[in-house]
Amino acid sequence: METQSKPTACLALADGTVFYGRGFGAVGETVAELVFNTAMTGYQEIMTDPSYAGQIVTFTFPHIGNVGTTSEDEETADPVAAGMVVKWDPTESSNWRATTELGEWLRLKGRIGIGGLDTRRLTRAIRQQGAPHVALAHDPDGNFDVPALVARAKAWQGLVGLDLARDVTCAQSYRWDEMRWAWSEGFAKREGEGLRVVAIDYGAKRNILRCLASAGCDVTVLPATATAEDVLALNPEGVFLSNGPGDPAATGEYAVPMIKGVMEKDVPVFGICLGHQILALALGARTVKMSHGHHGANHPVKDLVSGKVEITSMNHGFTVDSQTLPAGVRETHVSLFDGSNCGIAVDGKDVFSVQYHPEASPGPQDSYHLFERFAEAMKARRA
Ligand SMILES: NC(=O)CC[C@H](N)C(=O)O
Repeated sequence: METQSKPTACLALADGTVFYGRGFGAVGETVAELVFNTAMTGYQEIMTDPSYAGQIVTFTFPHIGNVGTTSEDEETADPVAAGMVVKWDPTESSNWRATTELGEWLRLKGRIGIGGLDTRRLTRAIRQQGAPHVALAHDPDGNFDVPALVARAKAWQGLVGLDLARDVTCAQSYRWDEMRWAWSEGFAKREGEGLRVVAIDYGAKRNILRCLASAGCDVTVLPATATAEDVLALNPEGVFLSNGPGDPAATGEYAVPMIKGVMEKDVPVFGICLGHQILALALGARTVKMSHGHHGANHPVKDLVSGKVEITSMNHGFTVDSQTLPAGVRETHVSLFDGSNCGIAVDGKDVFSVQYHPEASPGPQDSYHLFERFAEAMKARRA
């Protein structure tokens, strides 16, 4: 008979290290890159951030699942990160907003969870060796072919060169008018004529679109492979480049020509995360893979123009090499953790982008003003 302590999930790293734990969510097997996220809240937003496609998230905060889940906190319906790793088995939820327990929600989304393993040791391993390739298996009977799982992890090609934006982008264009969540109002709809913004969806988080709407934008979302002609046909007053998964250099194949075409028309451009990286590529800079990336809700960033420091939400494994920024493109923000590039702007133009997530979700809202800056640039042109 199965005992309580029998492992029902197993995480195998490509170097042969194996962690056992208790499975929750979907049953099955998956292979991905493993990253750690240090946020203390917002596990559901993290798991549904399309930027995590191809990645499994280990949470350094030990109590995950205790506020359950609600569809209001989903950053996209599907897909979610490939799997989740937590210290304690998710407990019963205690939250008036919760509609579904975390394990059940994860099962419905077809994603695997593993609990009851040493996430501190795992996080140390990630810090020391860089984000590893892993295989994660969940079997209620506890039957694991460990050598096969290690071999699968080893054989996985990894994120470098992988274009995942195509997989997570919308199939068709759509309009967006929902604004940021507010106490007693929930998600109100934007009314009246707004600033015409085209948002390119490389895997956009819903809260980014809400922030644009709250800042006064009438948002039309276009698929990742939209061309400059598709974008300009909508006569946009501003173009927004979203976050997204995978290697920016791979996505850049179609995104770079579009961005160049838009910049020729001198339209204001604002990019976030993957959008920041591909804007940098379009301007002639290079992006590189980081060792274990930045994933959390407590990353200090310095604004080199104002000298101010903001605490930001981050989720990226690639970075813009600031040494490769061409003349006329300024580095505007840096990470106070490792000095890596966190923002750029084009001299004399309303073209700017940041590596971090001003929409938070989860995380601090120190940087929401960037959406207003984008809106102000468009309003100034109307005036
Ligand atoms: N959040 C994002 O947009 C992530 C961008 C990119 N996929 C990276 O990992 O760096």
